[in-house]
Amino acid sequence: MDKFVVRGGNPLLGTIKISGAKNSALPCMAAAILTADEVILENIPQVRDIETERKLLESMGAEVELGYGRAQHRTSIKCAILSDPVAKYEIVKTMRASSLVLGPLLARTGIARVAMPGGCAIGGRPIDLHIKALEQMGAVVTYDHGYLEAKTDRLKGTHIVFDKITVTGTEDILMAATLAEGETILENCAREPEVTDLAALLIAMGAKIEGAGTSTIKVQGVSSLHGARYRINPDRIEAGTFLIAGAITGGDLIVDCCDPSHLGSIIGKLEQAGVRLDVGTDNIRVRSEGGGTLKAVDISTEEYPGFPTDMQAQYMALATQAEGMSIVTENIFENRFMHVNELIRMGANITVSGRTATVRGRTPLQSAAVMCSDLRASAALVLAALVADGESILDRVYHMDRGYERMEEKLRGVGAQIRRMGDVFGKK
Ligand SMILES: CC(=O)N[C@H]1[C@@H](OP(=O)(O)OP(=O)(O)OC[C@H]2O[C@@H](n3ccc(=O)[nH]c3=O)[C@H](O)[C@@H]2O)O[C@H](CO)[C@@H](O)[C@@H]1O
Ligand SMILES: C=C(OP(=O)(O)O)C(=O)O
Repeated sequence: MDKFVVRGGNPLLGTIKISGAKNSALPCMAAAILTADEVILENIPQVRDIETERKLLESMGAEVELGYGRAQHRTSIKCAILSDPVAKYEIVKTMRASSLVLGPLLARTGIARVAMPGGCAIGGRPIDLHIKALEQMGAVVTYDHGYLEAKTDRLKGTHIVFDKITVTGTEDILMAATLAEGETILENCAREPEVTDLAALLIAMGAKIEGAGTSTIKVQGVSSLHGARYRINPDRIEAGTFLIAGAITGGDLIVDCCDPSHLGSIIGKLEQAGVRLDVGTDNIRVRSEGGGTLKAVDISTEEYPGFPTDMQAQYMALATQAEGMSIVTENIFENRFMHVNELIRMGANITVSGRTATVRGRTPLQSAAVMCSDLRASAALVLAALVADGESILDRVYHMDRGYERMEEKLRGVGAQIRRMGDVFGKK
C-alpha cells in the first residue's frame, strides 16, 4: 500500500495548476449512458475514481477510451450497446458515486440494477431520495440481495420536491428527466457548480433544461440525445486545498487554472483568517506569513454556496495553526471527523462534541506516522505534515488517489518535501 513521506517546514512558492473537477467528471461520464453517440470529455482529472467509473461503464458494455500523452485528460465514451445495465457491488462499494448510473440507465434502457451503496468512512450514504424521485416518475423499484432493480416503459415527467438537498440525487434525476415523457420540475435542488457543469453537457447533448444552478430546475423531456464534446470545469476543492497549503506554510503561491467564482465561501474564510489573496479571473495568489499571523475563524459546512463539507478537514488543519479557538461544525455528514484523532496525534488540541469540533490554536505540530481514512481527511493530514517538525509518514494514500491528481508531484513542484514511498522518480 502506498505511503507519503512528508518533511515539514518549507513555504510553498510558485504556481500550481488545478485539474478538472472529479465531482463534475463522474456525473458527466454517467451522462454518456443517455446516448448511443460518442461523448468526448476534456479536462478529465487522472484520478482513481475516473478509472473506477471507466470500469463501471465498460462492465455495462460501453466503449471508453481514456486519452494518453498530450490527450491524457480527454476521455471518449460510446454507449452504443448497454448489454448489462448493472452497477455491481464490487465497484459501488469503492465509489459511492456509482449510483449516478441509476437514472441514466433507467431512462435509456428501461431497466437498471444497482448495488445499494451502504455507508462509508464519512457517514451513511443513502440514495432513498433518488429512488423516491424515480418512483414518482413511474419506475417500479424492487430489492434483491443488496441490489435495487428499477424498471419502466418510459419515465414520466412530474413535479419532484427533494426532502433534502442532495448533489448526486439532483444530478441522477436531472439525467433521468432528460429522456422522460413531458416536463419534470425539480425543487430544492443542489446548486453546486458540478450540477451546472452536468446540465451544460446535457444541453450540449440536446437536452432541454432551465434553471440549473438554482434550486428549481425544469426539464422538457426529449425522445433522444446525441453526442457532444464538453470541457469539465476546474476542481474547486483541489483549488481550496492548495490555497490552504499556501496559507498554512507561509508561502506565496499562485493557484492557477481555477474558477474563483466557485470559491467564494473559502476565499471569505481565508481572508477573515488573515490570509492575503489576490483573486484573478482564473487564478488566485495566496500569501501568508503562516502560523503566528493566522487568526481563528469558525466554519459551518453547508450546501453550495455555503462552506463545502469537502473542505472541512483541510480547514481544520489550518485552524490548528491559527491563534485562538475555531469552532468547526459539520452539518452534511454525521461522521466526517475521522481526521481529528490523527491531527491530535500530531499535537493538535481538538475536542469533538456531536457535530462540532473545537480547535484551540496555535499548537506546533509534530511529525508522526498517521493513517488516511478518507479522501479529504488525507488532504488534511498532508497539510498538517507540511508544517510539522520532521518527517511524517501517511499510510493508505489510496484514499487521496481517488480524487487528487498527482498531489505529491504538484506539491513538490512548489517546494514541498513529499514523496510517495516506492516512487523512484520522487526520491530525494
Ligand atoms: C461524487 C460527488 O459529487 N460527491 C459529493 C456529493 O456527495 P453526495 O451526492 O453523495 O452527497 P449528498 O448531497 O447526496 O448528501 C447530502 C446529505 O443528504 C443525505 N442524503 C443524500 C441522498 C439521499 O438519497 N438521501 C439522503 O439522506 C446524505 O446522507 C447527506 O447527509 O455531495 C457531497 C456534499 O456536498 C460531497 O461531500 C461529495 O463530495
Ligand atoms: C466525499 C467525496 O466523494 P464521494 O462522494 O465520491 O465519496 C469527496 O469528493 O470529498
